[in-house]
Amino acid sequence: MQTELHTGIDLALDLIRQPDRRALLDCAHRQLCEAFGVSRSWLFELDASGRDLVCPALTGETTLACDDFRHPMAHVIRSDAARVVRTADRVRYEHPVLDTMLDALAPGESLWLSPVRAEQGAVLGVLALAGDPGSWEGLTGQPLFQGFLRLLAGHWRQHLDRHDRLWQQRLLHRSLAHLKDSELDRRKNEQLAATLIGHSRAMADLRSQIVRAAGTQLSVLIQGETGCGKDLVARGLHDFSQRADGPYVVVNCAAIPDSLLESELFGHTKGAFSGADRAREGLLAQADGGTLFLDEIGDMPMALQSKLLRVLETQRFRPLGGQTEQRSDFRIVAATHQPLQSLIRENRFRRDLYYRLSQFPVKVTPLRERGEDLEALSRAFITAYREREGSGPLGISSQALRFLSGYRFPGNVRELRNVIEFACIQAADGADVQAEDLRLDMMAPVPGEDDDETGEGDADLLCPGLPPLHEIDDLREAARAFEAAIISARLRQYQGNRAQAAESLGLPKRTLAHKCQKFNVTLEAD
Ligand SMILES: Nc1ncnc2c1ncn2[C@@H]1O[C@H](COP(=O)(O)OP(=O)(O)OP(=O)(O)O)[C@@H](O)[C@H]1O
Repeated sequence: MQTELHTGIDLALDLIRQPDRRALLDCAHRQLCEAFGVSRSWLFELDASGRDLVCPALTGETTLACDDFRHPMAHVIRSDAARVVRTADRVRYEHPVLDTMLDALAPGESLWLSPVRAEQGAVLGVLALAGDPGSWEGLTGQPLFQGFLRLLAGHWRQHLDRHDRLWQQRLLHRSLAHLKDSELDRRKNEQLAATLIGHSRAMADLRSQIVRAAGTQLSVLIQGETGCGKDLVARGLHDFSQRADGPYVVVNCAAIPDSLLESELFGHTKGAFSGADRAREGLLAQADGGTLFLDEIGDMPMALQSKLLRVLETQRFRPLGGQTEQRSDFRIVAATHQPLQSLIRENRFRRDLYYRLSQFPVKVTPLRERGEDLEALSRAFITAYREREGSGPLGISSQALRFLSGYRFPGNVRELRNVIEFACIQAADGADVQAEDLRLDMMAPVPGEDDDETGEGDADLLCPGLPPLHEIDDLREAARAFEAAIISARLRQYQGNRAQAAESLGLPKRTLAHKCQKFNVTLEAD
């Protein structure tokens, strides 16, 4: 009895001296082997969710689900009772963690599994012992063992509570950091809204995506129709990234002849080919530390696509005629208005390159699908005009805006900017741009340019710039727009020949000239 008391006090002192949970559990393992004669022990701890058990020694980073009855620990938790598992029981269960435990048993040994409870009744986990005690009840029924278990559970609970407080503090820190990040992102979004204008949901989403993508090193593929703002998106990705102070190198793959594109990108040594009278650094090298923007990537020749893929994977390249490889650390952003998926099907674009480029895909919505942006964009272009020219209109009338909203803008924002800039020239200084200032013939789609194959836009093709019929609230204005659209289309049909256009419309030439002046329709013969 004396010895037992002595041993008990030693064990207790040893346990309560441990500074943290890990040390406490290690100490418990030690004592179980040394004082109670078990050959091995494991402690499975219930995680904060209460749904999983973790035993770093056995599961590493992974967890054991409490409702996965392929392992006996789940049965112990559910039944809240101890159980013995022998090697022969392996067939009843089917779990790699149990297999590992059973494999560790010496011949004749078995496992004793028991829930561990704190005094308040909360289950903390499962204790697993391996050994050959003859009878597990004999060992685990001892008062010393039970006292040890109670002390272990009590201290385990205390360390968990302390850990919980730390955990809560850490969570608080994390949420504060998150709040700070969100505030930073909000400010970046605001800054971006000054160049990438538009109040629509689509534009707000686009700006958030840019800010998010800019914070990563992922390759970004920007897809969208011509003139919808892909260049601006690429610039934003660079400006808001950590590489903002590095170079921003733009390559328009469609603008450079195939034969020159490779040497433009890779550079060349002196004498690498006829005409290479001096060495030239390529754009890949120039982009080191910054962003390489490959515009119109769909136009890149197949052979060069393979070489580009290799560069992206190794960040290494060899200039034409060069013997040694160079390294360049750039972030790639690519853009295209072409449907790359179709190009892949037609074997004109490499699938592997597509996947490599589109680690972060970004789609820019065409202007016709975000009519809410027309006003902000128009006003921004008018302001820019005024600032540049020193005079011009101050705003735009609601009729003119309605006028614009009836048009499909196949050339997207670029087309809108041209229309507004021209209207600024027509409008009176200090006044608002009026519907009649919008030169309709500039807005008529060139055949083949409008990629709408649904026929939905037919009304607009007949009369560009005219608002939908149910929205017309000024008949005189609408009639003028209609007349102007017909005259404009007819003039285009006759390449600006007013005599032919007038004749085809049953008008005297002078009347047509008068209407052209009134409606600002000015398409002349070449
Ligand atoms: N959201 C926007 N806010 C302000 N300006 C815009 C916006 N979108 C586009 N623009 C302007 O429209 C014009 C065309 O934009 P941009 O060159 O970025 O289009 P793109 O999609 O790259 O065209 P392309 O396919 O022809 O290369 C530019 O003058 C650009 O500044």
